[in-house]
Amino acid sequence: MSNPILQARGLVKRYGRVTALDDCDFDLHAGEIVAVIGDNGAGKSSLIKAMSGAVVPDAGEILLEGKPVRFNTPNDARAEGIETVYQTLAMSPALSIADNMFMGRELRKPGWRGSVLRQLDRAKMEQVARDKLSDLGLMTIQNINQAVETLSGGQRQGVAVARAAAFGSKVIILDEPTAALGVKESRRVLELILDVRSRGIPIVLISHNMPHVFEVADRIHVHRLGKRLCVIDPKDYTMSDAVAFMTGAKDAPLAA
Ligand SMILES: Nc1ncnc2c1ncn2[C@@H]1O[C@H](COP(=O)(O)OP(=O)(O)OP(=O)(O)O)[C@@H](O)[C@H]1O
Repeated sequence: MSNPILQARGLVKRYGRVTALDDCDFDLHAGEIVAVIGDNGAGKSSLIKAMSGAVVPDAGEILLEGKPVRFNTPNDARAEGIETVYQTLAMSPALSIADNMFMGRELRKPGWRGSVLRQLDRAKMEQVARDKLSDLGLMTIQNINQAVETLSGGQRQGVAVARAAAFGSKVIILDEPTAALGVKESRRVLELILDVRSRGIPIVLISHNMPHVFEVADRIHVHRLGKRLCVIDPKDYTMSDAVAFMTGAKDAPLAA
């Protein structure tokens, strides 16, 4: 297998007396989708928050393309090309799709109008937003200036994934992207995830939905009691095996 793009080694995160991450490892390789599964409270969110800069681990290290990195804020991780889409989509409902896509990294007009007057380059932002959405087959959205609050749940998730794909040059982390969606909308988002992978961006997918995990993941990281219990290939195990490993009902397979 290729060298990992993103790795975590020995991560520890404590909240008071609770140990959310307990010497946790993680690996993501080029071109793959790794699903992270685990029981409630197993520490999955803590793991992705550490890798996306939303929490600072107490110990351990994170390596991006083999180099140790230290993220104190989500912006640090973004600056390195790691984009995270949280379940509670960080969007401003009243703003347009284009504005949401560029929130926090607006494009300015060239020359003094941008640098001195700080004028936004709306036309450019709209063009890039339109290109990104149509690249990902999301142009059922008619109008890029439509407010995000007028979109369906699946379309909003689509915009969030498109935003991540537009800026996440190295890794995209998706936290329960289908949790709030209906069957049809989930399907569209799963296709979008596969599409992003086919563009060469590896993905970390947290999900409680076993059929979705088994449908798209190349490997499954099973998280239990704050650490990686095992990594399985979905082709070799059933969904009930995976659930049995994550709940402790069955012993995890030994690492190859
Ligand atoms: N900010 C916090 N303050 C205190 N305890 C926390 C905090 N965040 C997480 N924890 C605790 O750390 C442990 C791991 O939580 P985490 O959210 O990482 O698990 P999870 O696997 O993502 O759970 P779920 O599937 O329910 O979202 C839990 O016991 C949780 O209560």
